[in-house]
Amino acid sequence: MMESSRQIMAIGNHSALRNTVEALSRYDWSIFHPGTLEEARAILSEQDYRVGLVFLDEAPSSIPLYMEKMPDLYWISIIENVELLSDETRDLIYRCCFAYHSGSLDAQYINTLIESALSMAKLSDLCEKNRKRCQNKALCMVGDTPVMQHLYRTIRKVASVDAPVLITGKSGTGKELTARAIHELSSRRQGPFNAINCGALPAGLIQSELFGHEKGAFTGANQRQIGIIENSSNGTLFLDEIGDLPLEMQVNLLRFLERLTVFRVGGQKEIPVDVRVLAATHVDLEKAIEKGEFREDLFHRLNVLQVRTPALKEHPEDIEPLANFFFQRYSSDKPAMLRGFSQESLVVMQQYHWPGNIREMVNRVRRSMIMCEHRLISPGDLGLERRNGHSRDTDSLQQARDSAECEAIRAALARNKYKILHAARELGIARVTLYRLLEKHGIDRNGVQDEAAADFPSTSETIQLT
Ligand SMILES: Nc1ncnc2c1ncn2[C@@H]1O[C@H](COP(=O)(O)OP(=O)(O)OP(=O)(O)O)[C@@H](O)[C@H]1O
Repeated sequence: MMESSRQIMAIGNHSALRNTVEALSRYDWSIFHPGTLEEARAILSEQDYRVGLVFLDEAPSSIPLYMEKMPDLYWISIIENVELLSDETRDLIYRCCFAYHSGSLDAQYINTLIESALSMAKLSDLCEKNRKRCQNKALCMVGDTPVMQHLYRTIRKVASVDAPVLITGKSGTGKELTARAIHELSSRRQGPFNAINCGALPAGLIQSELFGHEKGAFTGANQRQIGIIENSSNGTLFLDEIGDLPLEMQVNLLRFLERLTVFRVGGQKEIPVDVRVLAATHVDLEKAIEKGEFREDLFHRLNVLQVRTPALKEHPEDIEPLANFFFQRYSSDKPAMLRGFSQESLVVMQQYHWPGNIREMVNRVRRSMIMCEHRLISPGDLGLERRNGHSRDTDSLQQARDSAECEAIRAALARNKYKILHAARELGIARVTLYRLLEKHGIDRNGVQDEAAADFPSTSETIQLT
């Protein structure tokens, strides 16, 4: 019996295509020849076709439509030499086809092309399957280097107990992902996982956000609100950027950690809550203690167990697998013709210092997949071309860094129509960090739009470029 994947869709009515189909009959293919696009799509939704054969003659307008509407097929076009003179046809082949054959009929060669298209399709299915498996796994982290293996072992160890954990690491290194993994591997996995960014909460709201409030506790408290600590009952609470928690709130948090009870604002009742607390910081809390900005007693309460997420430059061998992982993750948004990264961009990514770590990579890969107009992503698409150039050999390293930083910020602001949050996301940094950098580089803030001024950013927007 024939494997379902050895089915080929043939599009077009030209005699050359019919001859090709006939010549291929000595190979083990089942070739389906639909009459309309609707028929082709109906059969595709039911059966496993991965390779399409198309004859491009004077490019009847429906044929590009077939190819573009069925981007999951690996198209091989058969074409007369003369048709290759047409810009439109060349462009169509370049955008949509896995391969093409021109000239006289060569069934053996076309058979080889079909076999390799099928191998590529199988490879892509495998990667997709692997991606899904990874997404379903509790430890949805990419990286196989010794530093990452060490991180996974630590995560497993701390997940098996119920004590607080302090997760340290530079911005964008996967602290929140680590916290989620600890929760998913712990006995609390059936309970909620709630994350809150302590640095993003407006000062007047922190107490109520964390502990909740009773109706009438303050002006505007029209009804009772349960705080995030209570809402995390039987689960895990992740306090991101704990170093940014105001001192007075640190006292309340400490009291909660010691007694495992909360008082809602305006409430009299002490409410017991069973929550595991994980906290993260990208700043050195011991230095913050020395400066009187962080309570030492709270630090010791939180720092029972410690996990450190490594900076991306500590595990450069993971750069390529990570880039491919994000390419797969966002592949539903990509243009049909896009196949992956050029060799040069893989090299440039290896050399780049990734100040915003993995979050920066997510942003660069995602943006490049939208902007790329070719089959392979180039260093320019990743915004990494000029950063690695040597055009500034008269500058000191610091000057070169500063000027590249300033240039990248100006360009990101311009690309994002001066919307601060969008520009910050693209740069892989937090909004507050971007404001700091605007000041540092003397970039005019007039005209910058702060679309998040009214509300506060979610935890996934908390990145510092330090
Ligand atoms: N090992 C990894 N494998 C796959 N994706 C990762 C990995 N580490 C981080 N990421 C992804 O990188 C992005 C940033 O990760 P995360 O938010 O966990 O970092 P963070 O250290 O908490 O950042 P911040 O300090 O800004 O809060 C997320 O999209 C996350 O899914």
